[in-house]
Amino acid sequence: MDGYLVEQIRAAEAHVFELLDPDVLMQRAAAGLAAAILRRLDGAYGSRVLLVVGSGNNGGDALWAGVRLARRGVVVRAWRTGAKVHQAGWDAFLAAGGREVGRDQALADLQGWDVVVDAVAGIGSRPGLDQPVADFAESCRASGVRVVAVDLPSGVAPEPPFVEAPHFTAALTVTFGGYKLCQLTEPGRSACGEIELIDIGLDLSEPEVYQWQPADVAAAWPVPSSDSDKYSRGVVGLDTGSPDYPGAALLSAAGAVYSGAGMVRHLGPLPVINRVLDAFPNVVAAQGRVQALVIGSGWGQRKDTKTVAKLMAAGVPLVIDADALRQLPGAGRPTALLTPHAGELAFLLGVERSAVTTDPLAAVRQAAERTGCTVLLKGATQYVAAPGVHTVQLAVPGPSWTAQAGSGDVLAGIAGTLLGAGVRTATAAVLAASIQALAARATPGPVPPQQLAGTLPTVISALLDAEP
Ligand SMILES: NC(=O)C1=CN([C@@H]2O[C@H](COP(=O)(O)OP(=O)(O)OC[C@H]3O[C@@H](n4cnc5c(N)ncnc54)[C@H](O)[C@@H]3O)[C@@H](O)[C@H]2O)[C@@H](O)CC1
Repeated sequence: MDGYLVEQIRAAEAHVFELLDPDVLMQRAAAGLAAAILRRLDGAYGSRVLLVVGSGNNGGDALWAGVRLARRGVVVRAWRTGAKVHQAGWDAFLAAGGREVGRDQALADLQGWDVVVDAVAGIGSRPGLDQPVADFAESCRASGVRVVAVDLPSGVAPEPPFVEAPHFTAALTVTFGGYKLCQLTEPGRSACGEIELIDIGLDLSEPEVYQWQPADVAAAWPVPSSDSDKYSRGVVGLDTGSPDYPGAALLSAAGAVYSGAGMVRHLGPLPVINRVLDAFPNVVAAQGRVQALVIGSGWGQRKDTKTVAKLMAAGVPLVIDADALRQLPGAGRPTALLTPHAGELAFLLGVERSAVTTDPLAAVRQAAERTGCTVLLKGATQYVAAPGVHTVQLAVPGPSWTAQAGSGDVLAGIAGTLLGAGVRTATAAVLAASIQALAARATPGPVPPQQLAGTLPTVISALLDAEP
């Protein structure tokens, strides 16, 4: 799933307008919207649909969809929220038997609508809603009436910067031409509900983001072959944990072991290694060659501050997590993966945390360019940026239960296994974040990270067995 900026959508639309009547795209959008609504109605005839119509073309889409619904016997009413309305759409709507209602009637009948269509604004949406509309949107949310958003839920900004403001919350968003960034990334994604993309014939350029699907993860996951051995599958070194934070060593080992490393060497301090070996007798303590190295998880304050610079200068693929992020040298390389959360990324960039959370896409790109490393920004949406690569990749999303201490340590271990198996750095980052999200989807709830890590083998095999 590719995600685009508004300016890319508008440029593609302008290109079509050079060839076709401008009305053609709106009719394609309206036809797709009407069909999506009809599929969700329990019979068209006599069903009741309310259109909440703003002043732009987004409202026009809804009105023309209303025409199609009215012709199928649906009772369609429209509340005009602005001073203006798409005039041709409005005239056709009235001619097809649609009728105007005021805000009070729209609200009084709330439980009586089978669908409320939010067409206040689409890609022209500024964040937030005027008070009467905001109150209506909140009443819809509280009542549980089915809201279908046209292109995007009004009040949500189509792309970053994201600000907190009143908006509609939809059960379904019917979007046109291409996905917008707010549909693929939080906080907008949760407001969209299910998303249906209608092809209106736009020819779009290089996407801003690529959203991975479970089938993509299955296709890219490294699977051993008949001639594989522990060395060819990849030896992962873990220099993780410390006497103060031994748990991080255990959790990174769990991530590496349960995601399928050929061999795991633990290279941390001695008392920590012993605890790891007690829990995972398959882990090796002896020094030796590794195909990837995970560092930083649970280090605490290490006295030696040169470790990261030395390892960066060596060629081995690296996962640089947690405390090691504070020791980054000036020059990095794309085969080193940084795994910050928003606070750590803010530290790396020397900005406030809020600058990262309002525009995570810009922040993760900036971090990749500035450090020269591949960057996985962890959080509700997980972004992967690589230096010199425009499109940012988004991991498969999962429930927020993984927002807990220890999840990052497991994730670092999984990423280490994938790098050790020879997977490209950015792909390894997306796969690691995605498989953890898929594990949390499969076992939702307050599951501790060590237990969730233990489900990885089942989740991976189910994914590989699934039909594409
Ligand atoms: N450009 C085109 O030809 C096409 C556009 N389409 C539809 O048109 C939309 C874009 O149309 P427009 O460029 O007219 O812009 P919109 O209709 O998305 O929004 C602009 C209008 O809404 C008002 N507005 C913006 N934010 C608001 C808010 N938060 N609360 C209340 N009012 C708000 C603005 O004052 C302006 O009048 C798309 O999202 C899509 O739904 C589709 O018909 C496909 C073709």
